[in-house]
Formats: sequence, C-alpha cells, structure tokens
Amino acid sequence: MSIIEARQLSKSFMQAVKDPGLKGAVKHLFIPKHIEKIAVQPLDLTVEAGETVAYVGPNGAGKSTTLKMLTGILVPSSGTVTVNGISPHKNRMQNAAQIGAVFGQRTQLWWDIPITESFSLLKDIYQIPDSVYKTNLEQFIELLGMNEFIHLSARKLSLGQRMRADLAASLLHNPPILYLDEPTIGLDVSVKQKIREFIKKINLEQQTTVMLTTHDLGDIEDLCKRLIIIDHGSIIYDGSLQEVKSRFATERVIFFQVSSPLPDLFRKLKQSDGMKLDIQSELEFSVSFDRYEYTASEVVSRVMEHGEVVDFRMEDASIEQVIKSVYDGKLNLNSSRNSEGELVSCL
Ligand SMILES: Nc1ncnc2c1ncn2[C@@H]1O[C@H](COP(=O)(O)OP(=O)(O)OP(=O)(O)O)[C@@H](O)[C@H]1O
Repeated sequence: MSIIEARQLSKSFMQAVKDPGLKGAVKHLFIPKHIEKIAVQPLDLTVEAGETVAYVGPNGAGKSTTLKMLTGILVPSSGTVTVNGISPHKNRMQNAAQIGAVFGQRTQLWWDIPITESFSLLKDIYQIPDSVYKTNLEQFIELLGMNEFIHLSARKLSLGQRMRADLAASLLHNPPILYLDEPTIGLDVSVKQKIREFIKKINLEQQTTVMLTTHDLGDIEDLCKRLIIIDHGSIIYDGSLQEVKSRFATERVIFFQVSSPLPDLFRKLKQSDGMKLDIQSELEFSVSFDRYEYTASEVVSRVMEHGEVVDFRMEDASIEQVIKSVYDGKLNLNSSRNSEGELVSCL
C-alpha cells in the first residue's frame, strides 16, 4: 500500500536579483527584479508504507523543498501530493498528527523549558493517551540515552543531545511517517550510531515509513534499501542501493605489502592503462583497477611475478565514491552494463 503519492509535483520560487552594494540595494527598492527559480521540476513519487527511503543529491538539488511539500510547509506550484490519503498543505492539522519531522538545523523543542516539559506539551498538543505517552517516553529515553539531559532546557543541550531529543519529540505520537532532514549532520560517530539504531528499530517494530535526506552516505548504507537521487530538481535515479553498487561501484583496490622494493613493477604499473598505482612506501602500495577489466587474481599474479608478497587485502569502491561521481557529473545513472561489462546508455 502506498503512503506517499506525488504526481507532477513541482515548486518554483521567485528570487530577487540585486546588483551588488548599496547602489544595487537602493535600485532594487525602486525597480525590483526577480527571476523564477525552479527548485523541483514536476516529479512523480510513490513510497510504500514501511519503506525507508534516502532522498539524496548535491547542495541545492531540491531535497528540502520536496520534503517541505510533503510535510505541508510549502504549497506546491503544480501537481498533486497525498500523504496517507491527505493533501498535506490543505489539511495541515490532520497532516501534522500523522507525521513526525526532524529538520537537522532547527528544533521543535521549546528553547527555555526542560525537555520533559516540552514533551508533555507535545503530549497535550497531539492528545497522546497517557499509556502511549508513558511507554514511548520510557523506551525513547532508554534507546536514545537521554537520561543525563532530559531535565535540561533545549538551550543547554549539545547538538547530539538536541538531535536525540528532537527525534524522540517527533515520534511521541506514533506517527506512521517520519521525515528526517539531515538527521546526523555534525554528530560524532557514537551519537550517529545511536540515532541510526533507533530509526532502524522504529521502522522495524512500528513499520514507520522513513524518508530522509542526508549528505552522510553512512546513513544510507545503514538505514535505507531504496535510494532516490535528485539533481537540479529532477529525479535521476530511483532504485535499490544494492543496484547502484553492483552497477557502478566497479573499482577495486588491492593493498600490498612486499618483502623488498619492486622498482620494475612500479615502472610497468605507472605505464599501464587499466591499473593505477598508489605508493605508500617502498614496501607498501595499492593497485586500483576496474573489476570488469581485470580479475583480482590477475592483479595479484602480476605483482607476484616481481617479488614476494608478504600480505594483501582487497577493498571494493564505496557507495560514497559512486555517488560522488554522480554529483560530479562523471557517471550517468541512466546507463547500464552490457554482457561485456561496458557502460551503455539506457536513454
Ligand atoms: N524560500 C526560497 N526562496 C527562493 N529560493 C529558494 C527557497 N528555498 C529554496 N530555494 C532554492 O531552491 C533550490 C533548491 O533548494 P533546496 O533547499 O531544496 O536544496 P537542497 O537539495 O535541500 O540543498 P542542501 O543540500 O544544500 O540543503 C536552491 O537553488 C535554493 O536556492
């Protein structure tokens, strides 16, 4: 059953164009000039109940704008959107009752009152039954490790503490949908891990649909089976993370440790087209290659022809490298590999 349905959903903004300096500002006051910025091109999107979807793209791609339309904060310029059967911007109150939202940079907590009191205000606002509130609160305090700071006001919390409190606040009323905009931005590894584990558990146990934007690809690898990539306001990829990996993460690196220097090998590899040498020291180096061009055993044998290999280990390209290549325009996701492993366009 689909829970989010968008059809030809788009958003444009009018942006002021000013010449620089005071003169420009004064001129703009009398002769205002604007250009239309299309933040989100007409897009279709269907999300099934219980899915975890990563919505990623470079800065300014249109991620937050899409999320704001789905949460009802922004009114679309065209198209339709329904979330759990409701048009979010037309039925804001009803919509608020069925969603949880965390926007990494902002807080929904009251700045000057203890977190516990913010939570009980939310209980009243959302009319959460006592038993649900009590169960959720106890569970969230434990899972997110909030005991040490729950009596402080939001103003006094560190970023990691505030994010945990915000996440708990967004889920107190058991919403079926959770939107997260950069939920782990600026957090240390252990808090990131706590937050990811918590989201995973909520998704698994309550079948909460999770849609998140992130620049941290660890969030995607840890949390999301489905990946949507948006660029210049258009969706350029919608599919599984696994598929992106197997289609495009084709680079492999083998790290070698050898017993004596191998200048001949280094010379030959430097001239080789398909293999890239990276020297760490006389006795330690790595060789990168495309796994569709060479097998790992071919690369290892080539090194062993020149000397004794003490140790080696192999790494595949990370999803991070693949997505970076997409953002940099080096990789076209509308392409596929043929039976020879060559990239061919699908358009
Ligand atoms: N209120 C606004 N008024 C004018 N232009 C806007 C407004 N909000 C967003 N934009 C423009 O729309 C485009 C998309 O912005 P959006 O915030 O959705 O990008 P994003 O993908 O979330 O980027 P980031 O990763 O940097 O947060 C940008 O060019 C931005 O300048």
